[in-house]
Amino acid sequence: MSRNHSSRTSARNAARHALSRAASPDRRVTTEAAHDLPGGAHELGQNLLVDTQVIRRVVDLVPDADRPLVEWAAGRGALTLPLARLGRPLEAVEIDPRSTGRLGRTVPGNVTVTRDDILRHAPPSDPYDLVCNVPFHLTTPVLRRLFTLTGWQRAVLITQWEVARKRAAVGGATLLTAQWWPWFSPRLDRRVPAGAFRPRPSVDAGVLVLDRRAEPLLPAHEQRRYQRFAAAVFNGRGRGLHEILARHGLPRDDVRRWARENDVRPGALPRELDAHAWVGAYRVSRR
Ligand SMILES: C[S@@+](CC[C@H](N)C(=O)[O-])C[C@H]1O[C@@H](n2cnc3c(N)ncnc32)[C@H](O)[C@@H]1O
Repeated sequence: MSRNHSSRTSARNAARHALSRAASPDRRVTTEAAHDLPGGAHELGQNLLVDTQVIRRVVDLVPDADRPLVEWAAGRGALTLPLARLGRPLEAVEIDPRSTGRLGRTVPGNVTVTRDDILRHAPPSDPYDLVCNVPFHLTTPVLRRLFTLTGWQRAVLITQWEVARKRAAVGGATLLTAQWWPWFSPRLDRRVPAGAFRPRPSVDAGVLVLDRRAEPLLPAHEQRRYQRFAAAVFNGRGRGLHEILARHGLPRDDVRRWARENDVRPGALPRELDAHAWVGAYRVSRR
């Protein structure tokens, strides 16, 4: 980690500690925003991880890199404490003061516990890795938020099984995945049975790994235009991609060449495309 980075981090932490001294009896707990008691365990999606194999797997998926970690939705620390043993600066964010109070008393010195809403928490802009056992009711807003944040390099997420599959484009991609694919690569790591949590949720979960591409398939300034294109094609009318793209104004010969190069059959649907095929189609549209 650069000196610059560590001095910024310690400045940030110092500010947080100052806040925490005012707000909490435990010096490691920082309150970023004044929340009332936020709700019951069910409302907060408090399905806590209890399966040690899954916990170990999540920790193993954190890349071996010299950068801080952020954990969203830390709960009572099922992941926080094993992550802390990696010895990297770790900020654990949780909204429930009952959990942050408890966590603040047990974490080692490299961990800062922040009481905040993960939909508003401002993580570092410098590179870091993120872990989150996502409260199920917040899955889509958390994913949307993640894609707009610039600092994280890898996000290891636990989500509902169907969401993890869809976001990793297993059995077909969603529009959200297609729209961010040039900048992130998603991967489904494994299924996590409902019995790995207490209380037990009604559905299984999955471990989803998102990596920021070191070399994006498109430059950042093309993002909006590309995302509009992806939405128009995804929701476009036609019996398959050839027809949809032709209706979108792409020359038929170019579409045929693109389809050959990307192994796309004429009747294929937008959800069947991979990241390279999406970018290829977008490039044809820009010619
Ligand atoms: C699925 S549990 C995960 C807890 C812990 N990481 C684990 O794996 O056992 C989700 C956690 O997110 C917390 N939470 C719910 N909504 C939140 C929000 N908006 N901001 C921060 N934490 C939230 C809940 O209180 C709960 O502790």
